[in-house]
Amino acid sequence: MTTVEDRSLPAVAVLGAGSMGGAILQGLVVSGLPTGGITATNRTRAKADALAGLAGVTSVALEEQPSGNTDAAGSAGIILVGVKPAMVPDLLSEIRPALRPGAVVVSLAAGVTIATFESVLGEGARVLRSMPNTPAVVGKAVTGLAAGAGADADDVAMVTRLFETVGAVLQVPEEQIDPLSTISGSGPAYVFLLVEALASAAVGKGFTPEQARLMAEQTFIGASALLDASGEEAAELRRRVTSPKGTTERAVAVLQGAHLDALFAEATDAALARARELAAGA
Ligand SMILES: NC(=O)C1=CN([C@@H]2O[C@H](COP(=O)(O)OP(=O)(O)OC[C@H]3O[C@@H](n4cnc5c(N)ncnc54)[C@H](OP(=O)(O)O)[C@@H]3O)[C@@H](O)[C@H]2O)C=CC1
Ligand SMILES: O=C(O)[C@@H]1CCC=N1
Repeated sequence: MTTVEDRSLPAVAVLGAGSMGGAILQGLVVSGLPTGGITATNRTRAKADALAGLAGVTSVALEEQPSGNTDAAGSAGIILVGVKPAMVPDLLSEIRPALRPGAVVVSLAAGVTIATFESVLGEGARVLRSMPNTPAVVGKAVTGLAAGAGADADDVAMVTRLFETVGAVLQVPEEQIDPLSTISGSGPAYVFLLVEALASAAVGKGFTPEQARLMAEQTFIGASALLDASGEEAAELRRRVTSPKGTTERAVAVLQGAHLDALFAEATDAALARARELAAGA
């Protein structure tokens, strides 16, 4: 039988707890999974203050405590690297001398390869690459996870456990992390863009911005909840809205005529191209 102790995590450091690192932090805290302590670092006091109220979290502002990253990394069993991709190598160089033997370093960064992590941390470093998304805040993330050669099965199980506190986890080979990022990593932005566009269409039909926002947002929230609760595929739920010879049919025909699938293929290809630029340090 699995006990609470079996599922607990060691001390966790989130270095760069902004939109993404902060989302994981919040989800982890809400999950109640026991840890050996959680420390978050950011450069500014304003960012640190935003997380300071989270139960059990020590939130450090590097502008006041310049050794915050090395202090946190040196006492952690799991280190989440949540800074912007271009900042990753400098951060790794900074924390390398402080890392405890056996510490597991987990990237959140788009594009940056495990090879880049190993080139700074040394061969044999326990590295995993993750690609979560911001619904982690409400425990509804999708996280892609790929392990480097230095990470063993226990490391992978431990990091999987961490990300399962904030949603679903998909283990993939590293070469699929960037493609996955173009779907689920960036995906929440596509959904929010569609909400904005639907609200804008409502304003165009004479509704107030408040009415438009309510209609568009609640339609997405309701449809997502239905998708979740029904267990049906999206195509079947769409069919149930689309009465033969009815109004929805006309609207869907317009959207399909605009080749929405090709547009998403093009958009995700553009995201993938950018991930490759980031991998090259651009
Ligand atoms: N946003 C998303 O949906 C997703 C992001 N990611 C990845 O997550 C990473 C962060 O992105 P995101 O959260 O959007 O960016 P943010 O800018 O919101 O977060 C980055 C944070 O890092 C802090 N920071 C900067 N320098 C340091 C440093 N030297 N040490 C510690 N903290 C530092 C910043 O603090 P301050 O502002 O005080 O300077 C900031 O809060 C990126 O690598 C991105 O690719 C991955 C999946 C999804
Ligand atoms: O836009 C970005 O680069 C990050 C990675 C996926 C989502 N946000």
